[in-house]
Amino acid sequence: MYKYHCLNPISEVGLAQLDENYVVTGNADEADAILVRSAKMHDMEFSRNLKAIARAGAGVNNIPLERCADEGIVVFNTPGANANGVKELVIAGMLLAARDIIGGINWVQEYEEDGDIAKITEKKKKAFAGTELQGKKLGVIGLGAIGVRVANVAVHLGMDVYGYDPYVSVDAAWNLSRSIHHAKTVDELYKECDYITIHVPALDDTKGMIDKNAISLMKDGVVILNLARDVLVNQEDIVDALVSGKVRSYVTDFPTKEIVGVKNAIVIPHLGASTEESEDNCAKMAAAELRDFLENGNITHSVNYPDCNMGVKGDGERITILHKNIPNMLGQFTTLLAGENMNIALMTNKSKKEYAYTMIDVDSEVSADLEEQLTSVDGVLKVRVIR
Ligand SMILES: NC(=O)C1=CN([C@@H]2O[C@H](COP(=O)(O)OP(=O)(O)OC[C@H]3O[C@@H](n4cnc5c(N)ncnc54)[C@H](O)[C@@H]3O)[C@@H](O)[C@H]2O)C=CC1
Ligand SMILES: O=C(O)CCC(=O)C(=O)O
Repeated sequence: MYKYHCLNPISEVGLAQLDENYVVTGNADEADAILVRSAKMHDMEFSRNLKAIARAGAGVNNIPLERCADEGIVVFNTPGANANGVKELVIAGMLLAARDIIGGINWVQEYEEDGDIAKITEKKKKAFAGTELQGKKLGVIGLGAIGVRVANVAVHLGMDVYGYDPYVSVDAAWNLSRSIHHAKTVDELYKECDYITIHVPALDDTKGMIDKNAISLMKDGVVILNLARDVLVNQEDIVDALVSGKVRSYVTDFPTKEIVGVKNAIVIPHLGASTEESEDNCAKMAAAELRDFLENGNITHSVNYPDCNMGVKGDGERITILHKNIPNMLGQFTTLLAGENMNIALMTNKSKKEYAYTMIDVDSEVSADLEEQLTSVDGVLKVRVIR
């Protein structure tokens, strides 16, 4: 029986996949796995029993990835599972910036009781007129699951689209419409585009990437959209640019004390992934990843350990070892198994940066003593025997 804990509400459709072998617990300390959306986990202490954290979503900047890796906790996310939800909100954001739809709707509500509203409307509506998206240039920074979808749909809206992503994956490149211009530098995109939307993770080299220097390269009256993370855009600099009129509108999914209430800032309360479909997709993928890891030891879509798959566990026992990616680990494991006269039926080892994972199927029972010896090997972070 495995225990899981939810730090945020997780869609029931996903949790339903955790069958009778799973039970929810309100106590994170006794959980084998944690499911989370945006709850901040940096200050949490993790119990030795915790084996995995699944982020039902894409961004993992709320989780201390390296500390988890050092404590032998595998962190998963759900790539692409909420990308369509975010894409649709980006398009809505562009439309809200192009015309004063929000101002117009608010104005109508003020006249709720007025019998002459139809007549006044025709007189006043010019105050809320705007422009169309067709024919405008859109720059997409980050061509991952969301960026590619935004770029492709913008092409269908008649926009001239520029994409910038120095690390674009082969899959993403295949999915990208051929009519999208490849910006070789982000500065080129800044200089060309009327609308700029950012879809990169919050990393050391992306935090604050849209600052006063970047904005100074952009066209006067540019619209910037940030449905990725607040920290990607320097808050003081964007406020200054809105006040001066250099930036016509800033659409963001991240309310901060600096941006809320600033004229021409369209601030959404982090709703990008808040659709039934995205919530279900993320929860289903997260639950499937956790099950496969807890029951078979397989790792899919981890952000701090390598992906590794030996299929469904058979009748024999499976040893899984999370360890540092340093020389002679496999030699030490196989020597310890040989010392117990154990036959290895199947073995896989994968590494990712400083961390590695070894899975070993054996034909006989793993003793507590062998488990202890494997755990004591220098560089081993966690050993688990799936029986
Ligand atoms: N508002 C919301 O509710 C949501 C926000 N997000 C945010 O959006 C981000 C992107 O999500 P996905 O597209 O699903 O992730 P993804 O991992 O599929 O794509 C990210 C892309 O950014 C690119 N990239 C990384 N560093 C870059 C740089 N310096 N310059 C240009 N490109 C760079 C990567 O190569 C990758 O192609 C997430 O990390 C998350 O922070 C994601 C989902 C929901
Ligand atoms: O779970 C959510 O609502 C937030 C989604 C998000 O920001 C992400 O997936 O990165």
